[in-house]
Amino acid sequence: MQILTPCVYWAQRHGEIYLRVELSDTKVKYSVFHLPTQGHGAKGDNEYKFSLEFLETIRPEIEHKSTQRQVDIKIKKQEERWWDRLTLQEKRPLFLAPDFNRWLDESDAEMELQAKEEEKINKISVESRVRKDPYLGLKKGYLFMYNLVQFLGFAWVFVNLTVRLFILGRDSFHDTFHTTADVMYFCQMMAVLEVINPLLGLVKTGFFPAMIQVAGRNVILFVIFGCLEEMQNKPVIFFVFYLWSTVEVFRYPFYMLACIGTEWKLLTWLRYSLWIPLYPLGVVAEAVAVIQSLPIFDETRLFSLPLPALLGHYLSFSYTLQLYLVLMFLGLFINFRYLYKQRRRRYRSRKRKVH
Ligand SMILES: CCCCCCCCCCCCC[C@@H](O)CC(=O)SCCNC(=O)CCNC(=O)[C@H](O)C(C)(C)COP(=O)(O)OP(=O)(O)OC[C@H]1O[C@@H](n2cnc3c(N)ncnc32)[C@H](O)[C@@H]1OP(=O)(O)O
Repeated sequence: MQILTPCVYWAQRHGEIYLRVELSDTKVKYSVFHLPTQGHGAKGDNEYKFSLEFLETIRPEIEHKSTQRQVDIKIKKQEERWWDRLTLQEKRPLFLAPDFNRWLDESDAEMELQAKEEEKINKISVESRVRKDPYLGLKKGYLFMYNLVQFLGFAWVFVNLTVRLFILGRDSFHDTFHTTADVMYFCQMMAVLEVINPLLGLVKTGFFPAMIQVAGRNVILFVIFGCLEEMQNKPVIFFVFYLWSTVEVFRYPFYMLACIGTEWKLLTWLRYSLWIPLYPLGVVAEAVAVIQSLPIFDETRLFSLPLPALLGHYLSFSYTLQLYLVLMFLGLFINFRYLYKQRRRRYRSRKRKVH
């Protein structure tokens, strides 16, 4: 029997070397650097032998797997680092070639390593969360029901306003409050839970943005619309309720799906995009409502503070509302920035998962 040299293909990762020897029916014997084998190669049954002197030291344990067509060998590097080449000698031996099925350059291998690390960390954190929290099912159940109830409430308002707009046209604007206020009161009272949920650690929502959102809407609903009968037939209520409900009919189903670990791409996109035009429009509509209510508060003296005669008898609530107008635009800025960051975070992390 002749002694021949088989074709050897190689690739590396930071911690390992992979060799693929093109031989079938192989009996492989190892010494650290020499791999004499007997098998069936391109030139038939022969003894095959090759020897490699690696660039750096390797660990003694070598794994190998023979299939009908080849021998796969996995060798661990002593130190986890990238090698410039496989062998100590600079010139590549003729029988050695890159294994393009496994080949990665250094930066690709680093990315593969990072992805593996991230996957490991995610798995550990999901496992530990599931193991640590015995009430997870209860919490998810509560959140699912909360989101379902809110969705049904806002969907009812949205559908009601849309249908009435189609049937009655502009005339429907004046009746918005009388037809939908009860449901809106209910939903916005329930929405206080959105401030409490992050405090209890049930959701990852920022407490402050949720507080701005809920308090801001409730001032408009309960103080401006609820307390002033003169406001209740104004068309502005239609625009405010329509903008609020349009966003919520997408936001709550998005949360419902999140509770059961599901995602619909279009719904996610709508949840993280609709606010871009609707939030400023909502704030403008709310500001119009506040401005329209100022003379009514002056006239009715509702919520005005009594003052000594020297200072002019009373301080109208409209001054508080003028200050509130400034706060509204500050609130818009804070929440707009917050929602923009949430959007970026969502799409950045999804992009990373895709690659
Ligand atoms: C008397 C004092 C008054 C002080 C106030 C003064 C200023 C007032 C100014 C107010 C201006 C308000 C104007 C506003 O009313 C106008 C309008 O609303 S117009 C319509 C457009 N509006 C919107 O689009 C806003 C909609 N609202 C929101 O998006 C939220 O309320 C907000 C808090 C702003 C942001 O939401 P969130 O923090 O929840 O962001 P995410 O959706 O990314 O959620 C974060 C993670 O938590 C999970 N989560 C959150 N809630 C739930 C839930 N209910 N159930 C299940 N899971 C939930 C969510 O899935 C995210 O998890 P993950 O990161 O794993 O995806």
